[in-house]
Amino acid sequence: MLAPAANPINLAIVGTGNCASSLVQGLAHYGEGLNDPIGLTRYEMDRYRPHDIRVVAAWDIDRRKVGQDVASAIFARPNCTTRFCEAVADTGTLVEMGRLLDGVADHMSDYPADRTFVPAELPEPSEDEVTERLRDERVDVMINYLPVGSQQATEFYATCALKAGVAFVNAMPVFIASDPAWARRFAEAGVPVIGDDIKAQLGATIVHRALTDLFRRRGVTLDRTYQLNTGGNTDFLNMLNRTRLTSKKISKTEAVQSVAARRMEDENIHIGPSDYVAWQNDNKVCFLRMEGRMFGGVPLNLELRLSVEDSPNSAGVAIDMIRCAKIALDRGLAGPIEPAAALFCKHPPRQMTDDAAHDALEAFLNEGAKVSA
Ligand SMILES: O=P(O)(O)OC[C@H]1O[C@@H](O)[C@H](O)[C@@H](O)[C@@H]1O
Repeated sequence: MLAPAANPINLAIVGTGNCASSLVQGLAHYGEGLNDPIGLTRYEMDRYRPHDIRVVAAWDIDRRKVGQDVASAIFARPNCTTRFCEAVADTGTLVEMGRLLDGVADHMSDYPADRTFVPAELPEPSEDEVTERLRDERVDVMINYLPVGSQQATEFYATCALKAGVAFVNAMPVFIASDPAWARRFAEAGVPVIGDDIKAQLGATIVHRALTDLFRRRGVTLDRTYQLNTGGNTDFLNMLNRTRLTSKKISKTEAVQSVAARRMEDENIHIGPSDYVAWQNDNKVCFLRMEGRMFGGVPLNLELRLSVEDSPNSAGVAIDMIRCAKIALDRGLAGPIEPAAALFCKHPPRQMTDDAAHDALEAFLNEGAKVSA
């Protein structure tokens, strides 16, 4: 069991898949005494360090995870991400049976069990029961890691967070923070929300955005572009079901469109998950092409291939989102926390360039320093 944190942030995790695995491994890796500068934008944010985050509640619907300590559940199949931290101590928190709703893609039953979900077939909790658990465990922040396309299940957990006064971090592409009606509900309830759809540390989106911004700044017109992504984790398997993809495509496409000098016609911008390749496991490969015109209207094109382990690529960003959500709670802020959303998410309520979002977050964090000085 871990030593008590100086400034604890009590975290609830919805969905103990690969992203949760990297997050929980990261909390152990960057634990007390290991002030490792590699991979974090900052070790301390306000007064919070990564290991101040304590997982005090977790939900999943897979038989191999429900009932296990979170520290074991994160290594259970179908999780397949890299194990970068061998010593993940028990958290003392058991994964509980969650609410299914649309949280699993139907076609997954066609694939081998070690690649897909195995339903726990246990009674599902009601809204009141989840809300009560959040209150009982004094949860500060809930992070949503449900699969792409889980509209109803995301709304279920967001409602529980609202009722319990728990800040909501939405790492996946169902629109909550960026949906005006949901944003209003959080603002009226006095609860902060950060979302939607996490932007990985050095992932396809941030690289594509940075290059699109570079074209703009250098006066190069971007005429057409694609971003093709392949991977072999359950996220990619789930996304073979194209009907689950609507909001994901909007999120990823707008993230790039919003920094371009001029809007490209839909037919000239193609961004999406492109295929599931089982043996890639959690390795995600992005193939990017950009075609434009420079001085004198002379054409140019750029091609890039990015290969990353998908889940650790988002975990440091998740740590920052969780810390910002707690800082917002401490300051009595409610509704969408815009600087954090713009920097950390693909589909924030208001898009900014990444430079502007970086400066806005610095200003947000410095405001607190002024208040406490
Ligand atoms: O690489 P990008 O485009 O920033 O996307 C990263 C993240 O996008 C999310 O939608 C996925 O669920 C994560 O697994 C992934 O890490």
